[in-house]
Amino acid sequence: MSETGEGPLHVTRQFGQNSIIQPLLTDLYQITMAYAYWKSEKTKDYAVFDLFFRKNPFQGEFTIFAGLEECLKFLEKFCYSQSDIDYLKATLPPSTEEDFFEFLSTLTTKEVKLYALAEGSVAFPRVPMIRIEGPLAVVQLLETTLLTLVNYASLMATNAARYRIAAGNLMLFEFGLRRAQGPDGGLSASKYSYIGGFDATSNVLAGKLYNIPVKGTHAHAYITSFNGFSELKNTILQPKTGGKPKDLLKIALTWKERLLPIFNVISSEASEGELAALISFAIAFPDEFMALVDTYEVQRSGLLNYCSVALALNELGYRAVGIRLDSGDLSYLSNIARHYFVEISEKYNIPWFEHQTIMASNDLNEDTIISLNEQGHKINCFGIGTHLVTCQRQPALGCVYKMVELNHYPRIKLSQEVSKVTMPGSKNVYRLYSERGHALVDLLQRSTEPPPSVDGKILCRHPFEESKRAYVKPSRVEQLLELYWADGRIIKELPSLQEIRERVSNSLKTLRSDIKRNLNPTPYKVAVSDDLYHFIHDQWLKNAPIGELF
Ligand SMILES: Nc1ncnc2c1ncn2[C@@H]1O[C@H](COP(=O)(O)OP(=O)(O)OP(=O)(O)O)[C@@H](O)[C@H]1O
Ligand SMILES: O=P(O)(O)OC[C@H]1O[C@H](OP(=O)(O)OP(=O)(O)O)[C@H](O)[C@@H]1O
Ligand SMILES: O=C(O)c1cccnc1
Ligand SMILES: [Mg+2]
Repeated sequence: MSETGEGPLHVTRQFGQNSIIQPLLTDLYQITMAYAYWKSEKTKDYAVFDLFFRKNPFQGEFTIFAGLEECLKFLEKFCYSQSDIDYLKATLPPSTEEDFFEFLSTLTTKEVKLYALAEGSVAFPRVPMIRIEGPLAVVQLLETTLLTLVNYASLMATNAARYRIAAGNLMLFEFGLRRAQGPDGGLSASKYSYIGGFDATSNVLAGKLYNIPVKGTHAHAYITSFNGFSELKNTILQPKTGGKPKDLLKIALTWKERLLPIFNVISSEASEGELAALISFAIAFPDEFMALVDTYEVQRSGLLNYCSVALALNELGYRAVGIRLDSGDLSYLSNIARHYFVEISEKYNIPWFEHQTIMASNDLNEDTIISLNEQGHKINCFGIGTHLVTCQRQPALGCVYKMVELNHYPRIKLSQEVSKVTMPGSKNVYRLYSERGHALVDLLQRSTEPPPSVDGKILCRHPFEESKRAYVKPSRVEQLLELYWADGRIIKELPSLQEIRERVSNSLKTLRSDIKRNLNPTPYKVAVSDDLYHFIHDQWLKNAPIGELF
């Protein structure tokens, strides 16, 4: 039971959010730093942090920002319970002063302000997805939790969006729960792959919690659970439009005899157990009959048996839905399956028969889908699990959370690697669009600068390479960071999952196709204003120690 004594559902999801998302879901060092800040009387210093990543995942040139709603709900709930305090008392060194725990127990996010990109927008390296400001101790304590909420969500949404680009208009089902990084990973995978453009999930709890369409077929076990017709307890089905119930098995067997010459097989080549299983499934779901056809042999057994049952259902007024292929050469087998669907459709004048769904699954990934498209196939729907939910091609997005300002003075983190030097100061971000509606560049400016104006000639500079600069005359300027959290509450209406999903699709449409392509995509430009350029370099020089040569 939860602390509030509510039922089991509330243990798993409170306010639509996982109840494990709480202040102690963090790294110990956040709490030890908070103690040290407290001892140094720095807890109320005014801090600004940027949450951003340095490199797009999957060797791509775009990322989808996701996880914002969960971050805001975390801020809403942020509060150390008595049991949290008791645990910390027992965990921190005995020298930790009692008053610190008193301080912790009073902490809230009331004085915090959180600015963010809209959830579902495309995002690029170094551009803050979130800018958060407020009392140092609190804002520091939020670091790890915010990162864990944004990193996987954004990675997953990006992965799904890439599969969506590869699959074009074909249906995409997420089948990954069994392979996900644990139950919470599985739920997040279902949620964020839907945002990224998947059509449905097999994950029933995700369907219930997030209102995502749930879909599925059956496993090989269902087929192998039948040996023969003698195991069928019921073969009778009522025709869809009423009338006398008929023996579906008998009708299917008649059709099977007629189909043998079309499939060029002899009756004994097709598995009787498989046909029995298909009859049984069709009786359970006559209007949604979808069958796995690769358990024994696709052409000689699975397809023949499936078509026999689908034609028998047709006689009773039902339209079968289609097949799933889960092994073998998916391009070749889908072409064969469609060939038979078309031939039967024409021979028996059943127009819908040729359009039945052909679903493919089995270790699919973005590259397999691209390759299948190149080869030519007749698949309408992909069921994807392992590679999607584990983000096998790149298992983590490297979002970081860096202090950029303290008490209105800039802070910079230097690094041997130029790309790791942070951009100091509180910044605003603008996306500049071309006349044709394409995003041209994301421009970072100091928060104190006025926004760039449409039709103005704006100097956009590479943050670190002096000679790289260009003038841009935007047709539209979009301010990317908006205030979502202030005065202890969410101050903007949050979009539904469906709206976030639409934003992903619309936001991707603003990117030129060369930025989105799978192989060697063109990098999108992220620039800084002239003012910010000089500010960064001044700060860099001020903070880089001058060495001495001996
Ligand atoms: N036409 C195709 N082009 C490229 N990849 C394909 C094609 N058809 C299938 N694949 C992929 O090839 C791999 C085949 O997997 P694997 O070698 O394990 O064979 P299988 O078909 O699963 O065999 P089994 O019958 O033993 O289950 C899968 O990852 C699948 O997605
Ligand atoms: O391949 P994925 O992308 O992870 O998609 C989900 C897989 O899960 C199911 O079977 P499972 O893999 O459990 O068993 P199977 O390989 O023996 O079919 C399904 O048949 C797919 O093959
Ligand atoms: O419904 C399916 O076909 C399914 C569900 C989960 C995993 N593999 C397949
Ligand atoms: Mg498998």
